[in-house]
Amino acid sequence: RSHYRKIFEDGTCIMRCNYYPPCKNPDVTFGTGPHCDPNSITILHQDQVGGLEIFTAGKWFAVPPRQDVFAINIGDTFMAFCNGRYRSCIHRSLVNEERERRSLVYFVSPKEDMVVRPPEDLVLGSNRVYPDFTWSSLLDFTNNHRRTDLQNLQNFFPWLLSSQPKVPT
Ligand SMILES: O=C(O)CCC(=O)C(=O)O
Ligand SMILES: [Fe+2]
Repeated sequence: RSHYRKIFEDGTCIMRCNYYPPCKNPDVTFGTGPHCDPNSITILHQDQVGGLEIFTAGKWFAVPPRQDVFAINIGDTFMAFCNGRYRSCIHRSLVNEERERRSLVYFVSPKEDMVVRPPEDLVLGSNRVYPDFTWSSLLDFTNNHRRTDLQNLQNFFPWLLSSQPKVPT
């Protein structure tokens, strides 16, 4: 626990307010398309309209809106911090034909230059699932090179390796 507490000291958290106007074609339109959050942990509150869905066991499930509930979501960076033990969750949000919808999302992230690496006692006896990377490089990837989707990490590592300056031998 102290390891994880240290990781988020001086972190670079951001809050996003999402606004989804009513949409006449909710069957063919997403508010937010299916994606995994690239950051570490997401704390989300949605209004009473509802629309957040998560994908698990091969199906989409609605997260019922409740005023007194925050949805806590694991993102890709936390999945790497815990060597894949907890998985980031694919989610999306639907739009509503009649009503506008709002959600408030707090993205918890470490400092940008933090090297994302699981604590050694979590890796003991097993292999590292992901190589080291910095949060800023994953942020650069998802902001500037490829829109965040279901396969963030799978697409990120080949990009990271190919974009690293080659060390002359
Ligand atoms: O509006 C929602 O319920 C989901 C928003 C979301 O997934 C995001 O902002 O990353
Ligand atoms: Fe999200």
